[in-house]
Amino acid sequence: MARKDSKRKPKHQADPKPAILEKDKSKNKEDGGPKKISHRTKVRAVKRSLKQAAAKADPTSEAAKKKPKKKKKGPGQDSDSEQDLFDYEASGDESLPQNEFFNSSDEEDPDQEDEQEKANPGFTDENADWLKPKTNLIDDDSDEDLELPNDEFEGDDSDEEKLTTFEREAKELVDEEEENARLNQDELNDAAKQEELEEDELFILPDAEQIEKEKVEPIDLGDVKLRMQDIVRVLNDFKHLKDPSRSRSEYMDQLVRDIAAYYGYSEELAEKLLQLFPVGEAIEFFEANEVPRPVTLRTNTLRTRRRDLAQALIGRGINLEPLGPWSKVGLQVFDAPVPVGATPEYLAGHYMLQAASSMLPVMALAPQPNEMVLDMCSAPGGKTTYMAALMKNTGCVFANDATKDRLKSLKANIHRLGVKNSVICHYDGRMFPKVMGGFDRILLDAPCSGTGVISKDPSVKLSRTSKDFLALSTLQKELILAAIDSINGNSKTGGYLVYSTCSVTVEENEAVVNYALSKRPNVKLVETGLSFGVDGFTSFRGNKFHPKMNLTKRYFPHTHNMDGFYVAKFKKFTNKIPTATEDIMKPVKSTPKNAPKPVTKESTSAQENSTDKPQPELKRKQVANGEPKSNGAKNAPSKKAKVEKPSAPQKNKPKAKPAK
Ligand SMILES: C[S@@+](CC[C@H](N)C(=O)[O-])C[C@H]1O[C@@H](n2cnc3c(N)ncnc32)[C@H](O)[C@@H]1O
Repeated sequence: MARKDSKRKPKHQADPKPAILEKDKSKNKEDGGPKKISHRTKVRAVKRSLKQAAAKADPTSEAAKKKPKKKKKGPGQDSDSEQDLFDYEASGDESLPQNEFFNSSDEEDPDQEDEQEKANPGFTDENADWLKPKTNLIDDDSDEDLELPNDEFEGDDSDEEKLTTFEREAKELVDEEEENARLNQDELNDAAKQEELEEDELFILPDAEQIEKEKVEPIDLGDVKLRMQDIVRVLNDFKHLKDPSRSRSEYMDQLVRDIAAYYGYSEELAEKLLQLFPVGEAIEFFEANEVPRPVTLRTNTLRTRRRDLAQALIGRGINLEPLGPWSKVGLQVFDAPVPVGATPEYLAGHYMLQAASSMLPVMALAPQPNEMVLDMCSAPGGKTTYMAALMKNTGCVFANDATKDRLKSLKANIHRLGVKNSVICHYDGRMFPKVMGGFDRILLDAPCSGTGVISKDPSVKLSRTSKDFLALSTLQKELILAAIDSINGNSKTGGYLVYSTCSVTVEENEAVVNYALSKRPNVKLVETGLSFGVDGFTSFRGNKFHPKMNLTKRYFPHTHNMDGFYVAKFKKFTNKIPTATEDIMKPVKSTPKNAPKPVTKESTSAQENSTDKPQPELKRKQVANGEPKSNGAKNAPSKKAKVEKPSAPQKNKPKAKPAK
């Protein structure tokens, strides 16, 4: 600031001017001769132009934001000339009449300063600062530069031309610099893209030798994960990213091997599960199977209300919330300082620890009070007790299970939760139409491979073989036909069957439902009534299923943050099996030799399943009419039904090990 003070006097100061300045000023006016533009003036002009150009190029820049200093008119300052100059500079308004620039003020004239400088070239303490040569004029963007002395704008036309030339040159310079910067940026972008492309191109599938080597040598799982990501990326944009010498199936095969290695699955199961999803989603599914699902519980409305239960559990320090808008009874537990399976409320039967997805089949079945319902595979009773609660302990729930050991936990739960409308049975479900029929609703929560609950039971990853899947699918098909045949198609309130599994494979779900539809034309698929879920497959890997298969619903850990589940709801609309099926049966009748034995006659061999030909039936017709075989009393079990008594060892034991 010292320099400023010493260099220029503020214009508003009306100090008497030194005589020399007065004199020189008059001289200038009188002379009116051409004035040379000094070097300093030129440099300043260039600098201003650069600033203007920069401001135009980038309106957000500091230069653009900078407002010209408005100088207060001092006493005795009678001209607007300098103010006009600022306005002009700031706006760049070239239409401003040039002559206004040259209106002389009676105040100090910078030219006089120049003259003074010439007259007093001595270097004193007062002028030391400003006499020092400026070394970095262009870069110096102090505000001071806006306070231009008039002499910079005085001059004749040629000066103006020169100034214009400078400005033009300066603008060109700025434009050039901007263009260079743009080009540099473009080059950088191109280089980055190229690098990316090269990286993409760099991914090479292992060859046969490498694959063999990896079978015997330990592999770095981090590398396997990266390779999975690479393969998924390539498969998602196969056209552009593939190695032209490798086929899609080679990439898929490697992905299967990597998933199996990384997540610990058999290759067979890894492949089966991978086929269910687009590759990227499949990885999400496998990842979700590594994470436990939220702890959830179902309020037992036979004993309490959800609000009261929540309050009681919160009082024990348990952090919980309602499960979701789709459930009136579910609660999700976030953390608990006490074991949730051992609270006084639990022991008093106020709730059942139950997976969220496990509530869905019961909601789909929607059993009504006073109905007669069957839970064909019921142990340990999570769904049975929910059914009883929905029925308000009225009507009758037949809780059946073929596995004797599991009946204990079923019985315990029934007692703990205060269920009073149940009958525990121990039959092979496939026998049911012979045991009793006429149910208003049946839940077939079938034994399955458990591929939806891998996070709970990781042993599934390695234990399930293709034989298991075949055997389970066969059993499920037998059970579903038995269930259909045990329903009263004339039920006033129902006539429904819900088929569910905690598996995600197609052969245990859509294939079973499709089989049932093909074998029992007296049922049809109906809406589950569930507010969410992914539609079942209407076709899968070249197999076409019933077009209504989309009414069935799938649930996935990675999509719904619940166990993998499948729910299908049927309505049996008549007990009479339509003619089409009877027609199909005709040839069988004419060749009784081929007639299969009861129970197993509905079972299908692997070959039968694969061709999906309608199965013949004989005696089935007699028991498949769905009418109760008992005296018609709705809530009474048939004579054959054993109440809470395990039956003798099963003659027709399920071929496959039950999943749970
Ligand atoms: C998925 S679990 C049922 C779970 C039960 N619904 C629940 O919510 O607690 C399948 C059950 O089917 C039983 N099971 C297996 N084969 C059977 C058969 N042929 N007939 C009846 N039950 C069978 C198993 O013992 C097992 O308890």
